[in-house]
Amino acid sequence: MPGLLPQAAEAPLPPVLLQARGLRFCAGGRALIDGVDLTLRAGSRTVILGPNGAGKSLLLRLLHGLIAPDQGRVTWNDQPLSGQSCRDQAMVFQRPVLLRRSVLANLRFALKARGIPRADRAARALEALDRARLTDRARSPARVLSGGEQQRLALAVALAGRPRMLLLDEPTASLDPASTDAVERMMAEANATGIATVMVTHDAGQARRVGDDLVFLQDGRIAEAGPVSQLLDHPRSRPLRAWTEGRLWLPKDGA
Ligand SMILES: Nc1ncnc2c1ncn2[C@@H]1O[C@H](COP(=O)(O)OP(=O)(O)OP(=O)(O)O)[C@@H](O)[C@H]1O
Repeated sequence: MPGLLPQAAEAPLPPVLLQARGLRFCAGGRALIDGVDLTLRAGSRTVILGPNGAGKSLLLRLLHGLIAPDQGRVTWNDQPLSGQSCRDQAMVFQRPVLLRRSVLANLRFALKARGIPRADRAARALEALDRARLTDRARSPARVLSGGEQQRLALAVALAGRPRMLLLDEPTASLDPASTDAVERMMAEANATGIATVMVTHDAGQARRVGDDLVFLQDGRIAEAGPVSQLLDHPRSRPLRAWTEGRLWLPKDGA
């Protein structure tokens, strides 16, 4: 009977890793990011959606400390972003950023750059190769890999430093379904070890697969934010509604 059963104790929320408050970034006399507040917790899975030019990439770069806001602040574990917090985060771009060296050398370089002791690097590199299903390509030059393999390597490089948060800017935008699936599996494996993921995507199906929380950005502002299924099933703003229905939304149609 309702009310008579003992209430299950609510699980405590995971700790807050990253917080953005009142972020504003201007260029060319325009606010490209404006009034953005975000709270990202350990192990969370967030997707950022929005039209072209909404400011999704800028927002990721602000969260990662690659650019500084004109107003507002980003904190990591309640502290301002620093070299250490940036090492605790890793970023993956739409076009994989790799060295013109072998697959293994890319991983070894990343591990060295993260300050991993030499004695641990070989085992960590092999582990990363296995994670990316690239063990048999270890000696191949990274540039001869297919687009999907390169993105798996970029993800393995990002994960090799054991970050606590992974920021991904449309990593599967130019990949086919099989390669997209491989990247999403790597993300799921990372999430399973407690790594938080924040991914920019234009794909509603992908948003449901890889996200629990959704941030819909429009003109540099958060138009809607909440659980992915709730926002996609009951979108409030016209652009998000058009997008979930597979219709084209044009800025002249209004919010
Ligand atoms: N460093 C910069 N200086 C000036 N303007 C910039 C800078 N970086 C981005 N912009 C502008 O800010 C706006 C947002 O760019 P951003 O790349 O973040 O959009 P986006 O939502 O990621 O778009 P897309 O979906 O097309 O990748 C664009 O109008 C872009 O031209």
